[in-house]
Amino acid sequence: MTRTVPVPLPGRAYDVRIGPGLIARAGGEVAPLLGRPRVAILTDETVAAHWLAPLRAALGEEGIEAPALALPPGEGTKRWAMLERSVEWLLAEGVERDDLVLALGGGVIGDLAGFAAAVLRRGVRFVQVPTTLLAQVDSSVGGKTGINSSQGKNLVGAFHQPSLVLADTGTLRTLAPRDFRAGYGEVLKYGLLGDAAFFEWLEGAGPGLRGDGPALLRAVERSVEMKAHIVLRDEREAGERALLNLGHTFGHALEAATGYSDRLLHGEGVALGCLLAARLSARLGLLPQEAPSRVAAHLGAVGLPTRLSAIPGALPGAPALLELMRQDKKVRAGRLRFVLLRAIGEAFVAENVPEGEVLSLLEDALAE
Ligand SMILES: NC(=O)c1ccc[n+]([C@@H]2O[C@H](COP(=O)([O-])OP(=O)(O)OC[C@H]3O[C@@H](n4cnc5c(N)ncnc54)[C@H](O)[C@@H]3O)[C@@H](O)[C@H]2O)c1
Ligand SMILES: O=C(O)C(=O)C[C@@H](O)[C@H](O)[C@H](O)COP(=O)(O)O
Ligand SMILES: [Zn+2]
Repeated sequence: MTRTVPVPLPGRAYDVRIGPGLIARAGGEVAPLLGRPRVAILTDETVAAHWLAPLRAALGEEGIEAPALALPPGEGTKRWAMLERSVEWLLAEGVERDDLVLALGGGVIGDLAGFAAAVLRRGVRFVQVPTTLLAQVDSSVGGKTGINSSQGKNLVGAFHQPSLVLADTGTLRTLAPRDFRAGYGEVLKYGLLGDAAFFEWLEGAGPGLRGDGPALLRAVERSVEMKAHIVLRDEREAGERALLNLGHTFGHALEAATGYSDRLLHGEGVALGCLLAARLSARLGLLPQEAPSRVAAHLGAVGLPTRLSAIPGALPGAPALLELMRQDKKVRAGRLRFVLLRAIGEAFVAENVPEGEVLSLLEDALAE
């Protein structure tokens, strides 16, 4: 039942293993990477309560010692203070240059632990053990690591590829339904950006994905395959990798506007952002007019938000949201760039999108 997607980057090739029961086999998977039988685990308190003991038991079977630091759960943990805490803990644990850091958790822990590993002693290796749908389909692969700044999302970080990814799909059974749905926002992103047949398949399989092991495996594997394919050609986001940012220019601004709180989860912001990107594409005459309704129908079918009014509490106005978008890493020479759609399954990076169109799109969306 385990699938392996290779990520053969020159000099730092690694495998992404996907399937149930991988945590129970973690000792055997990790042991060949170790110089001495020791890994340092970074996780969050919620994940630790469910999965730290089984992971440690599996590592223990191979004689691997595994001290752990459990941080508070949630997006608020992706910040300077937690990076400092993690790095100081790793140093106090005596983690050496040839040791391994293991990230056990969702995208928050993966991004933070990966960044801590990137800067610790100028770079130690790390393994991703993603435990959310979002982390299994997206954040554990491709080497983007980092934290948020008070100026915006993921503004401080490093490209640092993991040495191995163990995506145990069995861990998703303890995930809260809302977190599962949010992770699905990144899954549908893959269909929209580059695989119309996958999107069409998701329209059928998406609503029942959680209870369907083979379909879940296919969704994770296809997403990882697509991501690996893009990252291999453009690791540092000089071009094509920006397509993985579909929905994120809007989504990240909404996350900033809601204070990185549980008013809006990252995957929910991405889902809303994909819908807004589809609408912007249609407004600019680049995408057939009926396509955004198809995206909205699918979001609704899987229980993801389709309107900004689904976000609890007040949102700033359209000009303030546009200002938040200016921190986007795709900005060049002060100009926003958007990932737009030509068709469902075909994204591209658009330069010179008239800001007036973006403002009026946001005004309409805020009024819905
Ligand atoms: N580096 C990348 O390429 C990349 C890609 C996509 C997203 N991200 C980042 O990922 C983050 C979002 O990740 P996320 O959605 O996984 O959020 P998360 O890490 O906050 O996890 C969501 C919640 O689920 C809980 N949880 C995790 N695994 C669990 C399990 N198996 N059982 C029960 N509870 C569990 C966590 O404690 C948390 O409360 C954002 O910061 C986003 O920017 C990074
Ligand atoms: O891997 C990538 O590249 C992505 O863009 C994946 C995104 O889902 C992810 O949220 C990423 O962290 C966004 O990167 P950012 O540089 O736009 O903050
Ligand atoms: Zn994302």
